[in-house]
Amino acid sequence: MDQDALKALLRADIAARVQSARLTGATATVVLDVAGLDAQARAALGQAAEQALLKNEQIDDVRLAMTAERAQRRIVAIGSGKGGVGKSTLTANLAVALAQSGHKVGVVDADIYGPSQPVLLGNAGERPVAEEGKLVPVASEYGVPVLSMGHLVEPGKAIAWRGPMVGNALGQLIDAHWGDVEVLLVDLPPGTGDVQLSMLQKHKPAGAVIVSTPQDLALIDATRAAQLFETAGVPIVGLVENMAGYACPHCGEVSDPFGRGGVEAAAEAMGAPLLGRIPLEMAIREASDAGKPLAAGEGAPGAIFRDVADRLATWLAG
Ligand SMILES: Nc1ncnc2c1ncn2[C@@H]1O[C@H](COP(=O)(O)OP(=O)(O)OP(=O)(O)O)[C@@H](O)[C@H]1O
Repeated sequence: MDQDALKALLRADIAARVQSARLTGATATVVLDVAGLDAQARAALGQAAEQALLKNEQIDDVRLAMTAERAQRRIVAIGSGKGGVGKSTLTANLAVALAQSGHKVGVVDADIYGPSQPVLLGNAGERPVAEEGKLVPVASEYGVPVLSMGHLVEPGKAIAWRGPMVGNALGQLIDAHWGDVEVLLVDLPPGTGDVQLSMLQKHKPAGAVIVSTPQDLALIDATRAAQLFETAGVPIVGLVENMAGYACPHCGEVSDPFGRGGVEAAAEAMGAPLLGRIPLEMAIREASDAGKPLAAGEGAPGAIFRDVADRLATWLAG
C-alpha cells in the first residue's frame, strides 16, 4: 500500500494533514501536521487516524508522529485611548527590541486613521505582493516584517471605511504569509472602534499593552480601552507611560508637561503592571521620522524600550 492508498483510508480533513505515510509489514507510520490545533484537537485527530487505519486488515499497528511546522503565532495588541500618545512609536521599538533579542516578530499596522509603521520601520513606499491570495509582509532592515493599512490604500487618502470593510482589511493583514513569525504586534488605532471590535471577534490577542500619557483625559480613555480588552477576556500585559518628564536641553531641569505618575496609579487601580516610563525626548521623535527606531541603537531611550520589550517577552514566556 502506498502513501495515497493510506491517505484514502483517512477522513478528508485528516488526509489533508498527512505529511508522510508508509506501510512496513503490517505497521503504518504516519506523520501529521497538527499546526494550529490545540492539545485536545491533536489528540482527537490522532485517535481518529489510528482507528481508521486499524480498520484495514493489512494494518495491525499504527505509529503516529505529529509536527507543528507552522509557528504557534500569538497576537499582542498595542492600544491607547487617545491618538498621538506614542502607540506606534512604542510598537515599532518593541518589535525591533524583540527581534534583536532573538524573537520572531512581525508588525501589523492596523491604524486606519494614521498608518505610520512603514515610516517608523524605514520601508515606506514599498508595497507587499500577494501570493496565493495572501499578502507577503514587507521586510525591514531590522528583521521585522510589516504589513500596514497604509499598504492597502494610497498615501494621503483619508479612510472613511465602515465596519465590514475594516474587518476585511484587518483580516488581510493578519492572515498573511507571516512564515515563522511567532509574535505579531498589532498597532491599533486609538479608541474602541471597528478595528478593535473586529480584532476581538476574529483575531483574539493573547494580550494587550496600553499606552498613555500621564494626563487625566488620556488616562480616562486608556482605562476605557483596557476595559474593552478585559471584557473580551484579553489579559492586559501592562501599561506604558509615554512622554513622562522632559529634560530641558538648555538647563537640564526636568519638567512634566503631561503630569507625572498618573499611568502608574491607573495601572495599580487596574491591577496591571507598569511596563515602563518613556521620557519626552526630541531624539525619539527624530528617530521615528527618520525610520531608525532607537531600540536598534545603544543610547538611553533605546534601553528603556528594550526594558519594556524584555517585560513583554517575560510575559509571553510565562
Ligand atoms: N517619548 C516621546 N518623545 C518625543 N516624541 C514622541 C515620543 N513618543 C512619541 N513621540 C512623537 O509623537 C508623535 C505621535 O506619536 P505616535 O505616532 O507614536 O503616536 P500614536 O499614539 O501612534 O498616534 P496615532 O494615534 O496618530 O497613531 C510622533 O511624532 C512621535 O514621533
